[in-house]
Amino acid sequence: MSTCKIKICGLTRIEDVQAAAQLGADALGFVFYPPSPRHLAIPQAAKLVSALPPFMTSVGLFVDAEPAVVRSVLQTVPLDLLQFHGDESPDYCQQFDRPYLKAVRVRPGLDLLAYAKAHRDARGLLLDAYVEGQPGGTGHQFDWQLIPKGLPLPVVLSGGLTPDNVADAVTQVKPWAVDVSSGVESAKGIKDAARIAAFINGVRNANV
Ligand SMILES: O=C(O)c1ccccc1NCC(=O)[C@H](O)[C@H](O)COP(=O)(O)O
Repeated sequence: MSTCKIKICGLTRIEDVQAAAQLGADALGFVFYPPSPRHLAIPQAAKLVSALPPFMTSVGLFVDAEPAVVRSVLQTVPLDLLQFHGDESPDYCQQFDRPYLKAVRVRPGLDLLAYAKAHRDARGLLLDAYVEGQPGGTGHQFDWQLIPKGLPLPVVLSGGLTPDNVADAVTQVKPWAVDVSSGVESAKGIKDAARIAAFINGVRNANV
């Protein structure tokens, strides 16, 4: 049985927060990126985050946001962890004095070891698929063979994971955690409890 951690991203409804918590997710992601169909206004996000039970991590996701925007979210929404999903520099990421994940969209030619070393203050590296013009939440998978051995940060594997492929992903990549959005949805931003349950089962049944 795998003890890989599980983050479900892009929740917009209280019932989905409650279902993900009851089914055993470790972390939930909330999107603060206005072009995304999963984007949350601050009051809505505050309501969702305050419904989290103890010991469950709330993650706020930003894409090249103005620092003032991140600060204004942090004033009202009690986020445990930030996730920077754009081209943010290490200096940018560190300025909020909050633990953070750095997301990177993996494609051939990218030196992931150098990238991880540059972002060594991150709590982990979230590896996502590269899709032109779409920073994340695409439902696309990338080639896991592009992940080098010996990355100096915990890996959060993401990008096109589903209940059907997540056991293979965990078995092959052995990440610290997996992250999913589209693969557990019935429509963008609307999570499906049966798919979340099947996803979590897939992680737990991985052969590691
Ligand atoms: O979810 C979004 O709409 C989104 C928009 C812009 C940047 C990032 C976004 N999501 C980030 C996530 O952590 C997703 O879970 C990750 O990209 C994987 O998504 P998916 O392939 O749909 O599972």
